[in-house]
Amino acid sequence: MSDSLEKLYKYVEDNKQYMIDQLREVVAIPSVSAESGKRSEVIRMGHWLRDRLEKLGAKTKLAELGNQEVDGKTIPLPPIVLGQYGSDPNKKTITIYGHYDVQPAYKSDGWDTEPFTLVQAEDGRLIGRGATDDKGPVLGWLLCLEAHQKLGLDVPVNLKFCFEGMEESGSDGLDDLIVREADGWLKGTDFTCISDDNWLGTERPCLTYGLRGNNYYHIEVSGPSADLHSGVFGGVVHEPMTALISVMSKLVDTNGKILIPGVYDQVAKFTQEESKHYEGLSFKNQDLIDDMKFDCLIYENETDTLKSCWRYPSLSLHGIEGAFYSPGCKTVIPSKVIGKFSIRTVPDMDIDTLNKLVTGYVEDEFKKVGSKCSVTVSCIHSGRWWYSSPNHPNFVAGANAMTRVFGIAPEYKREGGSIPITLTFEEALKANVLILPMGAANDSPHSTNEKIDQFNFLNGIKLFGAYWDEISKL
Ligand SMILES: NCC(=O)N[C@@H](Cc1c[nH]cn1)C(=O)O
Ligand SMILES: [Zn+2]
Ligand SMILES: [Zn+2]
Repeated sequence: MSDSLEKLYKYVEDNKQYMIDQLREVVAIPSVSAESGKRSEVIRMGHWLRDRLEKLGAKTKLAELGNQEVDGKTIPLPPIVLGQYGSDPNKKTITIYGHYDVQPAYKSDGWDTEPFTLVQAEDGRLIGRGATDDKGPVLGWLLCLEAHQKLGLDVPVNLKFCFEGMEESGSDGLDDLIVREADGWLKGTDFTCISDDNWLGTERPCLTYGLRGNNYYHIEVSGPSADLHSGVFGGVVHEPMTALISVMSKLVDTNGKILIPGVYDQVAKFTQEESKHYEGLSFKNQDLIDDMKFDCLIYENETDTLKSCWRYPSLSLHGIEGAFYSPGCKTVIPSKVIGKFSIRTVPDMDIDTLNKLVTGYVEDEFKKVGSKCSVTVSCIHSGRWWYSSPNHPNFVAGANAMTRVFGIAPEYKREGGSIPITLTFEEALKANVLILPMGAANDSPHSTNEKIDQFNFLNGIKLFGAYWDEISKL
């Protein structure tokens, strides 16, 4: 191992409590992009990152993206935080992307502890919203840079940072910004790296070479001008909720099969070559069952589970706005309801074609219901799928770095989730993108009791340093 890396590894171990306390500080900022009332916190988090980058000697820019309309209110979009550290023409340049917004979280959702107060558990878990998705990794890059400086080590690459605050809510404005900055702030990028994902298991590190996309839809069904008394109007009127539930029940069956005709026609055929990618993986169905503490898996064997998650589309029903969901019994007929669902997309699905299929199908099914209520279907946001080759030098650098830090070569996986901006980075910067996960498979991103293990967080910081070193040798 090189002297510099040895020093870095020791520094991380010697300063682990400081690094965990830094994570505590960022988790404490409830930067939830999906809740308009928390927008100022998202912006505060963006400013925190900008200030931190400046303290580290990086040049920074806050790219403002204008406003957003939410529920009839105009609120500012959080800025993209751009940073640049080093501009040595003899060094390779890496653009690092991450997001500083998080999913909503309330203790009442079922958390064991306050979601925005980091808890350092005895078993090594660092529990808090954003710990793994994506504050731990974003902070990890900065801590790695800081460690180099404190140790007086040369940073062997030039770094560009691009941190957004709307990833969990459709990445508004980011596509345009990257295209705009491809010849500006992000010019000269040789490689892009994203650490916004988790390992396939809990023991072995992995690299990710594919992501699903996501199209998010609303079905709005409107009826009378105000909510109605079900004793007076029940059985007398066409109810918006009845029509909506009827339509939503026709989108997907209980085994996860999407019922919208034509959707599977766009999916790339499974090849013999591809089947090799499913061999020898550490994944076990039982890991998911343990994670969920419940067995509701559709497939009996591991390959079918992974194929379904990685290379086939899925449709999930998320909720109904306007529906009564509180405890107790309310006897009201809601006047307007909005059904929410999303479709995870895969190669070779096309967003516009999918939108046409979905809209046409929902409208046809709504007609069949024969309701006097009205319906509108809209695609609220969409992010493209991404599929890459794990043989690219960027992946080789990532694999070597993982082997050096963990003493074991990584496995290769695709991801059922989405990082909507990945393909845009690849196309606009004309540079390969590596997804370098930090957290373990059981971190529960988006769920209750989200955590990152101290082991993954600290070794992740070492990994980032090893990756810079590997890139510098290319
Ligand atoms: N860590 C990546 C992640 O959680 N991505 C989100 C992004 C998204 C897609 N549609 C809405 N948000 C995910 O849900 O996969
Ligand atoms: Zn994320
Ligand atoms: Zn997320």
